[in-house]
Amino acid sequence: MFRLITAGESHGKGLVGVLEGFPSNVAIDIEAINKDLARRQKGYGRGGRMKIEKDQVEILSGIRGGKTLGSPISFLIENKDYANWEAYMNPVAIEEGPRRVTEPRPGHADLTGAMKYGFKDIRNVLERSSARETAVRVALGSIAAQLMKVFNIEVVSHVTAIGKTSLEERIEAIEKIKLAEASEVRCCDAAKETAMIEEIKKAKEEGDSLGGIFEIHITGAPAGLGSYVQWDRKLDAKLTYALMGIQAIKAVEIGYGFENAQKKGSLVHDEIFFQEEKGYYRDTNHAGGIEGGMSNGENIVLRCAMKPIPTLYKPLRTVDIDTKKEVLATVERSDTCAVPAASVVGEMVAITVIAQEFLRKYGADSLEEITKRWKEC
Ligand SMILES: Cc1cc2nc3c(=O)[nH]c(=O)nc-3n(C[C@H](O)[C@H](O)[C@H](O)COP(=O)(O)O)c2cc1C
Ligand SMILES: C=C(O[C@@H]1CC(C(=O)O)=C[C@@H](OP(=O)(O)O)[C@H]1O)C(=O)O
Repeated sequence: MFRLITAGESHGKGLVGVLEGFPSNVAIDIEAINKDLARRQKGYGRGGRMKIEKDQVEILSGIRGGKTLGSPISFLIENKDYANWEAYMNPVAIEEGPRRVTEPRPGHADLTGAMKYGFKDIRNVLERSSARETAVRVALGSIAAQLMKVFNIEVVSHVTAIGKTSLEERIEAIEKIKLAEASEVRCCDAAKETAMIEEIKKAKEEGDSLGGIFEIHITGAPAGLGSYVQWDRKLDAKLTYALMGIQAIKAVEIGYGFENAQKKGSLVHDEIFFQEEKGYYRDTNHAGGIEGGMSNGENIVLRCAMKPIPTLYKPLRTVDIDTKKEVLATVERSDTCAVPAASVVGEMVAITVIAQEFLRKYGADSLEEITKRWKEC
């Protein structure tokens, strides 16, 4: 089992990730990590920051000659925007910054963060609460994904709703999603994609913002990841915990979670079949591949709801933390909609959990040992 830690402020020098306890001898393709980082930067509705950044990892430790060493893997992702913020974000030489931020944005961490940590400048909160941090989780997840690919476990995601425009069709064919990867909002239906883009354009013109829904599919996960024996070992609990840890994600559904709640059991539970060549299988997957806190061998299907972006160009009312008078919330620069980006983050966060649970089941020090255990089971 490995653990992760992220560090870094949004406009500081850069972001740092550490992956500790990852097995040795796993081949890591740095360009594949950079590709995942680039995917997180795409999607219609992102703000000006994405034109400044070109996220890439600089590996600092734990990989030699393209393979993991078993020692902590650490890396840096540079913030190119730091050049524009150095005078204010430099950890040593503090200049008088642009004016302090004192108008907390409803929906962001601003007010409660400043109260909790005793700040008079909300910048101290927004720098770390920012979803800029998700770049590190994507890079960490991309490393985990490369390990999972060795065992034919893969992850994809797609956007199913932007604001009110939703894609009713559930995507079962993974290949279809892969083809759609190049698309801007990573939605498989061209007409719906256009409607989604229009919806974002309209929100932007109105100084408003949008949220939406994305769906994650994990294929190839063996039965038995997670466990029913203790509440905090359940795979569904671990996945939802990790996904809820993504900024602005406010609900996570496993399989047809909410829809199932409105149906009779006979229409919900996936009947079990057996064939010599296939082993146990189901013809339906309403459970989303998890029963009793364990993967059951079917595709794992997760759906995440993202709230609308809190920073509005037409700001909401708030209270100035200096004067306690009514003012409009601060706005410097913002995304209008970041559901496609969050979808990539969701993928990488989910595959990280799967890799952790995979290693808990088959884990050992080196890739060779893991492969041996995996083949034996
Ligand atoms: C990929 C991504 C990009 C985001 N971009 C912005 C943004 O540009 N402006 C903003 O106010 N919030 C943005 N958010 C959402 C905030 O980070 C988030 O709402 C805030 O940290 C408060 O946390 P909470 O929504 O989880 O309560 C983004 C979230 C994600 C996942
Ligand atoms: C920097 C990223 O997203 C940022 C997330 C974010 C927020 O409040 O969460 C606010 C914006 O920051 P800025 O004001 O610097 O443009 C986004 O751009 C990123 O995703 O890499």
